[in-house]
Amino acid sequence: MSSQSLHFFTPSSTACPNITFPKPSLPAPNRRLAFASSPRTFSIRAVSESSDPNPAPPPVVVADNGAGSRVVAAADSSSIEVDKVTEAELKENGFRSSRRTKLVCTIGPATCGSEQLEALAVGGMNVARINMCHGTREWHKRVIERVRRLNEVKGYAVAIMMDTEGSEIHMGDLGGAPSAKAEDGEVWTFSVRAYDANRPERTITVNYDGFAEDVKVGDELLVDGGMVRFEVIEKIGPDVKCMCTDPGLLLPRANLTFWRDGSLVRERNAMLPTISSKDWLDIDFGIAESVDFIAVSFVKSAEVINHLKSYIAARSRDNSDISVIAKIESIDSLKNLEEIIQASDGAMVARGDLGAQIPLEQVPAAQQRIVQVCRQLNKPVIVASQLLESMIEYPTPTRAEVADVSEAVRQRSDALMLSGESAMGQFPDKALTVLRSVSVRIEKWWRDGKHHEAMELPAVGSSFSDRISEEICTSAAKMANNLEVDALFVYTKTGHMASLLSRCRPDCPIFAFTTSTSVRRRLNLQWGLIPFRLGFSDDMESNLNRTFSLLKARGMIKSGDLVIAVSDMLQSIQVMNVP
Ligand SMILES: Nc1ncnc2c1ncn2[C@@H]1O[C@H](COP(=O)(O)OP(=O)(O)OP(=O)(O)O)[C@@H](O)[C@H]1O
Ligand SMILES: CC(=O)C(=O)O
Ligand SMILES: [K+]
Ligand SMILES: [Mg+2]
Repeated sequence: MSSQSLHFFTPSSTACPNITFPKPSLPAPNRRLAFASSPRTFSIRAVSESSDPNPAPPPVVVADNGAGSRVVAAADSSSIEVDKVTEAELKENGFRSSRRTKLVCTIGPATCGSEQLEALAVGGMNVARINMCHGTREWHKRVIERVRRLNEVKGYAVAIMMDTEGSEIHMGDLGGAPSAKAEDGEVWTFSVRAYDANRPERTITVNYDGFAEDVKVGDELLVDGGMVRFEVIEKIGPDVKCMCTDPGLLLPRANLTFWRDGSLVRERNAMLPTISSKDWLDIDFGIAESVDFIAVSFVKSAEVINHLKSYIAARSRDNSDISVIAKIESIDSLKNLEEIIQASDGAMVARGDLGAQIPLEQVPAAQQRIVQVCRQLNKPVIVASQLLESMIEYPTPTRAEVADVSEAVRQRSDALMLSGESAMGQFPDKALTVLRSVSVRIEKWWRDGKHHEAMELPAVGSSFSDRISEEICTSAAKMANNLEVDALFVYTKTGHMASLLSRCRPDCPIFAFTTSTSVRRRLNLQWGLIPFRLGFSDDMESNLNRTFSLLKARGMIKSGDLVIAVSDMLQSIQVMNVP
């Protein structure tokens, strides 16, 4: 017989009279009352037969001083921490209308100052992304410091994502110019030579030494997936002469691909390592700065993810685990999609480069597939690039952009990302507002219309205990929808149970209580989760009572709210009204 079984606990005499449950016919020793003192409480638990019948010690409030050491403090209303912006949003709009889709903003020259960062935090930025393709490490370090300071001083909970450069072929900078215009019929030189100050006009440097050998006369050269196109007309040593066939704006360090007879050419550059030597230095920098996420560009296989994860595990300080996000932006990453996502802690649909590697009309189907695989494997997924591209220059989005954002929200991706719109655009705050309002609107439409999808969520855990957690979360989410509860509560040390609830995309928000600051920040990326930091014990009754009083004191919940609580210590489901 297995060591764990699902127990129906007898409702207390004060349990909700409107809900009747089958009388359990379990042997007497396993029957326990769940919260005889709290009204309208009912609990279903999977209890280990060897579980300790003695009550757990009272809860301890733990404060994390950020450097990994822990301080025990007295319980007061400040001993629960939640993002200030989410708190205000909950109080203002109520549980139902709080936003479920998370927002990532790329930080660049337009948004690197403290005031601009704070405006983004107030506007709903959950994660700040720094792109190591651009800027110096010192520049990025200052951005990280500013975000951390805002979190500490102003009570935000913005997580940091570092995105690697990767070693795909790209142009160098433009000798300091912000952009350069290529006109139809002009001949430009692409060269692997290193120029000092005297770079000839219409000359672009290329980062990949084998460039001139790999390309052939007649190849089509695409800048940024086709924003500008050239045809290779002549090769002279390290210089490749190209004629512009589709004019446009060249941006510093833009990605380059070349095509022959309608297909992407993968020559020796296919052998370039996913993580270059410069990337490893950036990763060391990210570990030293304790970033929350490292997004790996141009992932080709699960191997590189596994390698990076063990590298991080060996080097990072305990207590500050870093999540590894696989960027899906190449043909190889689509080929090995399932195993890459399985190995990663999350994925990004990096549509910018993906659209340069596969025909554009295939990108929407790829996005749909990546989002679906991520949700099935319980990994957070970010939809990125060109969501609101026109807002780099204009204060309102196009109708088509709004439709695109809506589609990503409708697919229930965990997060949406701004790139140039927030990094160097003229209207970063307005772009964020568009993402926020479209998300809230589409989520509401989906809930009100009861558009519950029939996505199959396969078992992801391997152990029996993990399977129980999954079943509990799936059932709790379903109960939450059917009973129209106000919120799901989850007490989770690692965040795993919270992500399992998030995966079900329930109608109500999920309050995720966790003891560690870094887990709390990482949960920021996941759909529908409102992460709180709170010290708690294995005694659920006391955890709940304390949480209720702390949240009531802050005006975040009120008597009578209906809540379903689950926990990864006790593997239980409890339904109750806030006393
Ligand atoms: N730290 C930075 N410093 C200067 N410009 C930046 C910075 N970060 C982003 N940008 C600008 O914003 C644009 C969009 O940012 P984004 O992060 O999407 O980069 P990208 O070059 O398109 O590459 P990737 O494929 O890695 O996303 C960049 O092309 C660049 O012009
Ligand atoms: C985000 C990114 O790297 C891309 O879209 O290519
Ligand atoms: K990058
Ligand atoms: Mg990219």
